[in-house]
Amino acid sequence: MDSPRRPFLDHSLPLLARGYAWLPDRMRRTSGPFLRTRLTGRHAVALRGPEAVRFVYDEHHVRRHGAVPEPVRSTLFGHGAVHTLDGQAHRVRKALFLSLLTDPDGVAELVGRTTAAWDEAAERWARQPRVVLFDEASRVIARAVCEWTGVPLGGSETDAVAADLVAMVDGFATPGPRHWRARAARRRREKWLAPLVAGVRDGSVRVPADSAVAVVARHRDVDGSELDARTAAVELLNILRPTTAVCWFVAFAAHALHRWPENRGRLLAESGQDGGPTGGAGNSGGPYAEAFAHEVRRFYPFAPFIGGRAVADLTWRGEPVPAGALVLLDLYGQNHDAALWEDPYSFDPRRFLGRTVERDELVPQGGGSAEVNHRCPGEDITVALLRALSVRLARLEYRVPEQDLSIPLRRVPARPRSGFVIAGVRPPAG
Ligand code: HEM
Repeated sequence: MDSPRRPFLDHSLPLLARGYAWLPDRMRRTSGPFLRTRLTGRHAVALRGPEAVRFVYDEHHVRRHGAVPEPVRSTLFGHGAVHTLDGQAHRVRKALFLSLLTDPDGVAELVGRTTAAWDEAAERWARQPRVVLFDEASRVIARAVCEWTGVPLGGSETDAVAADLVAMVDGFATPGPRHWRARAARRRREKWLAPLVAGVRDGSVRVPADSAVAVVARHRDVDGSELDARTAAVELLNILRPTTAVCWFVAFAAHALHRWPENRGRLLAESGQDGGPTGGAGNSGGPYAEAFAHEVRRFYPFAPFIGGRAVADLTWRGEPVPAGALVLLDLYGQNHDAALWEDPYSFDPRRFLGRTVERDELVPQGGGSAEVNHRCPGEDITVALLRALSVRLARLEYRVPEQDLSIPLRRVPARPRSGFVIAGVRPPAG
């Protein structure tokens, strides 16, 4: 293992070249769940496991300020976003998200709007020779989440907005054209939303008082001030963009149903579509749909790791972590760690049946507490959408024509190369 005192090689290029496999592969060659390396010229350490989650999410150890690279702020998160705040400033901004994203009635309403948009789209898919599921799911979800947040969206705008929201995610971790598309998409959408916030504030635009647009426009930060219109746009995009990104998981869910078709039968049995008992599971499925959603989030590659900066000279299990070092939590590696998951590279939702998922074990959307730490506040929404859309997918009749379904781990974020093409769609009767 590299010593903290010995100079060691910068691994930014191998990381870009190897994507999701880089960190788990390098960790496999170390004696414990710890790796010392150098990234973008900085001393960096990477950890994983529930104990590591608690270490990394402790603000006495690791903070976010100055840790998020400019290319990520200018594409994925936005400048001044909640992701980049610490301490009380973070807590106050985070409360805004939690109030909007974790209310069960609100989540159910978003699911209802999304499944209605899906059913309408499925009628159209039936008239087309083939459709790319990833693209279609992004449009369905973008339309629903814009309606839900109170962002006015003309019918003809949906495709362009969905494409921009996807582009911001797709291009955050790569140099080249995908990255420039992501930057342009962010600039365009901040310019689109900032005047909407200004209009809600001066009364020239009317939106429901409890909509996300209105709540963000009214929000006061820790110093008592309103968000400037651009930061408000950034935070609205921090709802629209990741919700639309659930299309990644929808494409992965379709991939899983295709590769392991027994899952389709189990989802249908539970939702009452095979003539079996529903057990009250209905449209969003029951325990199996929930387990399936968790397994899709665990198994497939999406967020590779999160990171911050060590605020002091620290020690992790005897390993020195110097102040200022980049501290990474290996999310993808932890979700495939044989110490936590039996047979981690097999897709088996049953691993989640009849057991409680510990807070810091399953970490596709970060660890720790959503209230206090940076853990994703959109997990309820992600799981609820994924459950409902997986049941919808299981009920839909379609063919999977010849195509490239490989999911290269070099590409961050990964996705099936073809986008998952389906043909001969027949929506379920009734
Ligand atoms: C599509 C699936 C999603 C994935 C894979 C995902 C993943 C993540 C991850 C890894 C983090 C960072 C955790 C950390 O820094 O410690 C995060 C934070 C965040 N996510 Fe998600 N997320 C998803 C969906 C959502 C949804 C649906 C929303 C909102 C509707 C959302 C809103 C946010 C926000 C606002 C943060 C920043 C939280 C903070 O800094 O305190 N995400 N997400």
